[in-house]
Amino acid sequence: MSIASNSIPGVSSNSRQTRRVASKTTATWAVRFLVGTLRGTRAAPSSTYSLRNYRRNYSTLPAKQSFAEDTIYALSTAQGRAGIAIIRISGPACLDIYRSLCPSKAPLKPRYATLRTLIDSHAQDGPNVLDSDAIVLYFPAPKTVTGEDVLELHVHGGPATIKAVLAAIPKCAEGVRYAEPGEFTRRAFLNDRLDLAQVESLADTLSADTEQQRRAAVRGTSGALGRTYESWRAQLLLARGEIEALIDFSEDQHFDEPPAELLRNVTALVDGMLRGIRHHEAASARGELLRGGIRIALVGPPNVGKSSLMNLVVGREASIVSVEAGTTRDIVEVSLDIRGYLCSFADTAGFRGGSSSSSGSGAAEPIGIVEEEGIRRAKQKALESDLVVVLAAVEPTVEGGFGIAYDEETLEIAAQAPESLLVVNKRDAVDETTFFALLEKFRAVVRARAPALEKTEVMAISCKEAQAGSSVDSGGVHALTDELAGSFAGMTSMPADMQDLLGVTERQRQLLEQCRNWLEEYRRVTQPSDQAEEEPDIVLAAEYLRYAADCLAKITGRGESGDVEEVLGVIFEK
Ligand SMILES: Nc1nc2c(ncn2[C@@H]2O[C@H](COP(=O)(O)OP(=O)(O)OP(=O)(O)O)[C@@H](O)[C@H]2O)c(=O)[nH]1
Repeated sequence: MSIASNSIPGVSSNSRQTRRVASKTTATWAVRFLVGTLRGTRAAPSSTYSLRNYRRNYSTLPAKQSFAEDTIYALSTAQGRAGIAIIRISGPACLDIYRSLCPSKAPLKPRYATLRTLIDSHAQDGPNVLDSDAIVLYFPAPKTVTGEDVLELHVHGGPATIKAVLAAIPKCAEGVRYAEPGEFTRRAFLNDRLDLAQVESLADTLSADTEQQRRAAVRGTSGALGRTYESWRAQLLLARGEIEALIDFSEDQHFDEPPAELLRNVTALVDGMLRGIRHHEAASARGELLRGGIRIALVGPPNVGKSSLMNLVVGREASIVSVEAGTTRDIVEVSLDIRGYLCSFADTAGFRGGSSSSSGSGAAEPIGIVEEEGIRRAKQKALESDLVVVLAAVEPTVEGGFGIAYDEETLEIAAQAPESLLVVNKRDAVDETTFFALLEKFRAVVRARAPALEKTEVMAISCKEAQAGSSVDSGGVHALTDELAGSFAGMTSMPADMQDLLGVTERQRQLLEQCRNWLEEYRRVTQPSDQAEEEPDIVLAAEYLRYAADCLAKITGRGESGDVEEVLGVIFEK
């Protein structure tokens, strides 16, 4: 993101006069501030100025919004036949609904499960028993999931019972309607029961298919991330308030230079925050691997068994296997769960440009246009992947012996990839002694051609043995899957005390990046280069702090960020 310097609309070093919000209170506070600073005993800014402005600008809670008076209800458990179904109701008419469904019964004790017979009192042909053994729970506002009165009906889970209870509810009171998708969560957000980061994590939790996706999503639901960003935001706004008060004061008093200690304190705060943001950004990349899936590209020369391996790993015939070299012309991509990690596994066209054999013979058939395009796509795919599996294989050589067929370019790509594995297939084609001798030669080739892969273990497999089940170790394919899972764990691991950071979503990461950019701008204008002989520009510095704080506000949906509705729309679409 590029941020032009001095580009804030209406704000520049020369516009201090127009930016003044001079007030006696401000000046009084600034005097106290300066005196405190000079004595080195400055207390927390508890002056009238600070508190009033803190409440106005920095409060973590937005003004309460007014909602529609509607009471909403929905089936909270899945559609279909089950032992129990839960219908959740939220809004002001909860108790009216209870009184209508259980007309002669005593009031409910809040948060206690109570056995009740549910009756449709408004049925055309007289009161109709809906369920004689329902459990009813009442949660009074505001400490409920939505922040409103909530009523839960646990009824028998037959489709007819569910249908009858759902049909009876809107007849019980005015303004009762079926909930829109995500409306309970939306109300929870608007009533401050969840922040935006928690809402996003909830969406991720509900859409998690694999164990690791679930683990990443659950990290964000605690609210710990939201609290961190709110605290950073409050600190930035407070720092900005201090700088602005000082601007007003120094203008009144005709000071030319900002006091060094104030800038030092704020800069220390900014530096600490920059370090924290970088940690969060790095963790987000790891969390994104868990949520979005790890992209694996399988590359190698034609006919080494890429499609065979892919089919073994995914457990079905996803890719065509043939003796004909160059069968796979395009990328065949399959999503699968490998030991709890969501992965997308891509079989690619065989590379041919740099194909050779560790015994010295090379492939030299001409490449057609379609194959060339397939190879181009394969390269692209490998470059975009998180993990590259380079496949080589034992092949007969033209001289009548055996060598390991590999492609040099795939080794180079793997050397640049974030993570890579080297695998030699068709170990069944030669006896063990010959195989280990070939493997040694191949290791020497790897050391020479791709020194970065020197420490990467070379795994030996036989897709043929794995398919036939003729080998106790499944042709080494299970060990390869273990190795893949080990790599995934390494790519996504976080220290125990930083596990919550895995909950940082891509949207949040982008906002953190913007926040970091503004903080770096702050550093730039407060530490101008010596050659330029510039003064620190504290007017710009204060504005940059505000912009940084705005980015944090957008993460939690608090403050005055205007795009909360837009973000909620995107989240609830899911
Ligand atoms: N002996 C032996 N043959 C194998 C093994 N794995 C695969 N093959 C055979 O090698 C040939 C090529 O296999 P594929 O899986 O199509 O190879 P590929 O790398 O996808 O080939 P392209 O699509 O041409 O890039 C087929 O005849 C397979 O049966 C193995 O472990 N041992």
